[in-house]
Amino acid sequence: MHQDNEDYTNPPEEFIGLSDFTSCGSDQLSFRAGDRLLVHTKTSADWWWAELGGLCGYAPSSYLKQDVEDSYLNQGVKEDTSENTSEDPWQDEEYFGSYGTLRLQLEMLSDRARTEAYRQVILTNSAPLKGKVVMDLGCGTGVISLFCARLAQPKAVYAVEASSIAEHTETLVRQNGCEEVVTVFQGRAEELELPGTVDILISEWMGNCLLFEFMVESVLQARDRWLREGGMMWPSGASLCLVPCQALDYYTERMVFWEQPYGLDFTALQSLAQSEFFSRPRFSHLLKPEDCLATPCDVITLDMLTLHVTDLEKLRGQFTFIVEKAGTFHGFTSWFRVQFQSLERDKTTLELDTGPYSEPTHWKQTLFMLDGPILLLGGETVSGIILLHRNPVWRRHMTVTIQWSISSTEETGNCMVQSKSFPMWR
Ligand SMILES: N=C(N)NCC[C@H]1O[C@@H](n2cnc3c(N)ncnc32)[C@H](O)[C@@H]1O
Repeated sequence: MHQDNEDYTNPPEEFIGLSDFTSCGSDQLSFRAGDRLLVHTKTSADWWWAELGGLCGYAPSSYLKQDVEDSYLNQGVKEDTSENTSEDPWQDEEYFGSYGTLRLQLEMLSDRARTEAYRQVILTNSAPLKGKVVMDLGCGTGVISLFCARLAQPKAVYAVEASSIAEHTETLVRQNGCEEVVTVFQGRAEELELPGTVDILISEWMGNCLLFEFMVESVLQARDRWLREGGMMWPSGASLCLVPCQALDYYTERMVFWEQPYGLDFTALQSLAQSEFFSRPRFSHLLKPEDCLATPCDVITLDMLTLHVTDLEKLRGQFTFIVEKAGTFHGFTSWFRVQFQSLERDKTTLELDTGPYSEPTHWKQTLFMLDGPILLLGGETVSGIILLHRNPVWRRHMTVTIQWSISSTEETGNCMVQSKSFPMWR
């Protein structure tokens, strides 16, 4: 934290804190919802240099909103703001618009590991599915609902889909002779009226880094409203996994590249490269098993029967990795696993693992790059915490903060704690 009375060139702008923010590093500024901060410099898209009560530090821009009322007052302009529609914090138009295209539906359907995992769940539970009522939330083209109707004998399947693809799903249900069992409901699950409660709520809701898109909130709300007492959630559980890793190819192509392109020295661009390429997570990163520097671990585990929507605001996990081989620590990679508990007691739980040791899926993995590589000899301990802070304004987004320290057997002194926050994406 800095005490700073430096005179700034541009007049500061007043912003309001939309949610509490607790500093995760010495140069960040803590504030509470409703605090009025003076933003002196918008140093980057995500972090602004601000002042509050004589203290200065970096504040996350996604936690700040200009007080429209005040800004109009300052300019002496009093426009009628009634026609100003504030952007939808769920960005549903853009979100469901994208799922109305075949491109995304094709990507998910073409993901054999993903789709086959759900087919196996239905197949192995076909006997106990007989006579049951199933809700398929976010059914898309209805593939899971059709698996239910074709591979088992449920009493009814409610196929719920908010995007325009639902208009075609009806046709697919008829063309596959499932119209007696499967009913398509077009609309948001939170707003629909269903004929009644369900025995099983099945959904493929997982996003990058497990939670991005936060469709999981819709699943929990549907659970609380439509799943009968003792009903089954599929997936029944979910785990976020993490590992310290090498990422030499990515580091070389995005950072080393500037050292001598065509014999020229472009190293002056490397700080910009770090900000542009390493300040956010990298989706669809394919981690090679040999680039894992330790045994991966589950850092966050969710029980889909007991998880509450409010738990999603802030999720925290701990980790301790023993570095198993010498290598370069470029960053952390995350992925998820989801479990499908059997409908029959003491039968095996099935699992979809999207990690580097399993068949690749369309999610691949998510890479969090450190600001700079760290050489490791092997034998060190990398320990710390991971925080998933849901964006208080943009409800499908979150910021992932990783705090870590590296200690080695030789080094007895207290090791320095590092911290880095990655907006995903706002
Ligand atoms: N990350 C994912 N698995 N995304 C799958 C999302 C699928 O579920 C649909 N979907 C997402 N949220 C909802 C909701 N609240 N209600 C109905 N359909 C939804 C979306 O249109 C898409 O077809």
